Amino acid sequence: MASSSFHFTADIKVSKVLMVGAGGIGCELLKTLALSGFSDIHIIDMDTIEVSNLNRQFLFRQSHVGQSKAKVARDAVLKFRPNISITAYHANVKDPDFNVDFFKQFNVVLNGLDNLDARRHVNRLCLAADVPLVESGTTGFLGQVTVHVKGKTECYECQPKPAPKTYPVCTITSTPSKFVHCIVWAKDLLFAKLLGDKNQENDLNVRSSDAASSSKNVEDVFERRKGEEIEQYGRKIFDHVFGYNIELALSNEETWKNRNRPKPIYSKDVLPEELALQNGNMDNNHASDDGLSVSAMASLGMKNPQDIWSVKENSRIFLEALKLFFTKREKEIGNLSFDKDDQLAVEFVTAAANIRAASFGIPLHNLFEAKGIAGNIVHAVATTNAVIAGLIVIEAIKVLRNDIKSYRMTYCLEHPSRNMLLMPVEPFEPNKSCYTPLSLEINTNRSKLKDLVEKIVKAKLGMNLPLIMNASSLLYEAGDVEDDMIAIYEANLEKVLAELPSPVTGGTMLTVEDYLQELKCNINIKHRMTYCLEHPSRNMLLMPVEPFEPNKSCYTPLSLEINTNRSKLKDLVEKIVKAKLGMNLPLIMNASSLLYEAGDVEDDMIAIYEANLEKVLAELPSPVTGGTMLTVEDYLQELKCNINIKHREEFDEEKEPDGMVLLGWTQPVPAAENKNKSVGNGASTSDATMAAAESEKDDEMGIVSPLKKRKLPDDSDISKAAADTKNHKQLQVIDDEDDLLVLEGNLDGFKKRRL
Ligand SMILES: Nc1ncnc2c1ncn2[C@@H]1O[C@H](COP(=O)(O)OP(=O)(O)OP(=O)(O)O)[C@@H](O)[C@H]1O
Ligand SMILES: [Zn+2]
Repeated sequence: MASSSFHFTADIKVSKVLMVGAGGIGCELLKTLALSGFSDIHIIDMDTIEVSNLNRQFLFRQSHVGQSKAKVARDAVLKFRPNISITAYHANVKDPDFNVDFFKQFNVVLNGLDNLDARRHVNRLCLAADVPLVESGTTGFLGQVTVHVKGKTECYECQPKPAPKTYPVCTITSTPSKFVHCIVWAKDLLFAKLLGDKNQENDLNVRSSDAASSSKNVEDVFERRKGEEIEQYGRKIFDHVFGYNIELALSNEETWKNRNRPKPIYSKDVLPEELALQNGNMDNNHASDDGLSVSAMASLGMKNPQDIWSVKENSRIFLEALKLFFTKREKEIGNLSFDKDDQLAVEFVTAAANIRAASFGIPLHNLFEAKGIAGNIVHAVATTNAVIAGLIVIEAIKVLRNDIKSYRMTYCLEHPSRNMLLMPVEPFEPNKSCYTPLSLEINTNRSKLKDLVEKIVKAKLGMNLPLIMNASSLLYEAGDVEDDMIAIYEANLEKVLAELPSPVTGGTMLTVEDYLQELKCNINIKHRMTYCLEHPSRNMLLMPVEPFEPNKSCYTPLSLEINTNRSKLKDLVEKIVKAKLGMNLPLIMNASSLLYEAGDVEDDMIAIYEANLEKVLAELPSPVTGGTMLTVEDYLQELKCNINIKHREEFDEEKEPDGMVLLGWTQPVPAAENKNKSVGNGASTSDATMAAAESEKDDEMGIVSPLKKRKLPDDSDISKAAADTKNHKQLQVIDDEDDLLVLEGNLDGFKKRRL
């Protein structure tokens, strides 16, 4: 990132910015960036231009309708700034191509998005890539711009966000639980289907299951037949959506296991025929021919918008409103979209929402309330977008200058507060308990999805039924999965990460979830091939290493099958740690708690460790059970490894006399090389590094560290270590410091083969 010593305009000229979203805010932002001197701008937007965008997304013209927003915006700005570079991506920012590495190339990311999901995604990528984010949003006259710099200010997700105003489709179409769900259904599905664009497909189109056999049912219920009485048509719609569709939904028992079953409502039950005929005396409707003043309430003599109507009254309004649309406003049918200022539309939607609410046992609402809920669409204001875009650029410049003290969250208000319409607020500190993505170092060319699922997602993250996504593409899902997907997921499990349909490579951000346990996290994949050194080796601080072939005699992660309810710590120490791993003075830890330490131990600990040795594993102070990862070390020998405990009930006394089986371990092979490698030979750093690199070669998952070899000490460290350890029991066999040095060197070769 540019440092604060850069000249102001130089910061802008040399920086590379990513803009996500080229809609209302995005168009303004791109123009302002270009005019402020930014000259390397990348834009991602997944949408094409719609007619409704033209009033405020001023880079677009009528002739562009249907074309990529990102590309048209780029071309429009290049017309007046031909010498800058603008790169456009007509794509979803959630595409795997836009991974952590992609984000890392930018000095700052600027969001002009319109949904929470994409904003969160960008926030996480920015955190993972450590790139500052300037986030924004507008609704009508309101707007805000916020700055998110990892470790310095709160991220976009540090504060919980209010529930979004969109609802899962299935809640709206099948399982409403709140009145607002019924309103959304009435407005966005029913009203739109009946009076808006006829051709839209939506879930209201469910036909009877015998549709295939009965030609009568094949016809669109929503189509008014030639000569069909409007009253009859209305009742047909009524019965279909409030009766038949509910009946159909009820037939899926699974849905209602833990929910109240809705009850179907048919028009004849609420509105007996004769009553219906009295319905809608059009002469009572004193409305003029001005469409917007036609009213079903007026026509039925209902005046108070704050009265809650009964189901019967709602049904009358429903049929009457429909009738009025078809008689008084016929020309508009097919082109209507819900408008909260359209009285008849509000009446229709209120009535339909109430009937649905009654069916689902949700309290009914009056027209006044329903209008408030239904009208919660705030029209975009071009000026607000322009103001916000300007503020984004101001914050972006501060970010590029690293001017942390000046960062501001700015809120654009509708009414002045303390005489200000733009209210600046100092950013908050990051929230420590907020989302930070996990990082996984893994060899993506060698490890399979299966390894990741078993060793990390299940064993480490504790997910039982994980779902794994690479950006928007699903790689794996456990549990209730459709038949045709099972085969795909099984095949994926066997694939190497980099060869998955949506490849997982360095820079990929995976999303891992377990719905049942409500666990969710992101994992930032780092392909492990390059080692970062403390001192240059071959003039390099970053040492790239080709992935190694597996080496049987070296550093394989260990697993121990053992009956944790029967075997004692003593058994593990004697039969595995000492006998197999060759540790003389082992130290055993379960996560951060020390279970045992041999050697020079404080008196009061001796008793505790002795007691632990006699305890069954599962009954230790920090219980060792299936899934536990033990860390075992022998400080003197510089041996360290992790043992993955797998609980097993039975062992074959003949074949498995230890009553436990150590996996991933092979009998030591005699040293053939490296035995002359001595410390302090001038090449110690690179040797140590290569040894470390080699030691990690089978440790393909960096989260698990099966064997970590300590860095070999340099000369001065060795004499210090020698002094420190001179009194140690094990070293009493070596009574001379020179021997110790040689032994250290030889130990190196020895140890490398031991595990
Ligand atoms: N995941 C995403 N990837 C890329 N672009 C996105 C993503 N989500 C939203 N966008 C883009 O963000 C922009 C938001 O712009 P805006 O809020 O003006 O919405 P709009 O769809 O253009 O207008 P409106 O919704 O008001 O009709 C849109 O152009 C949209 O395509
Ligand atoms: Zn955060």
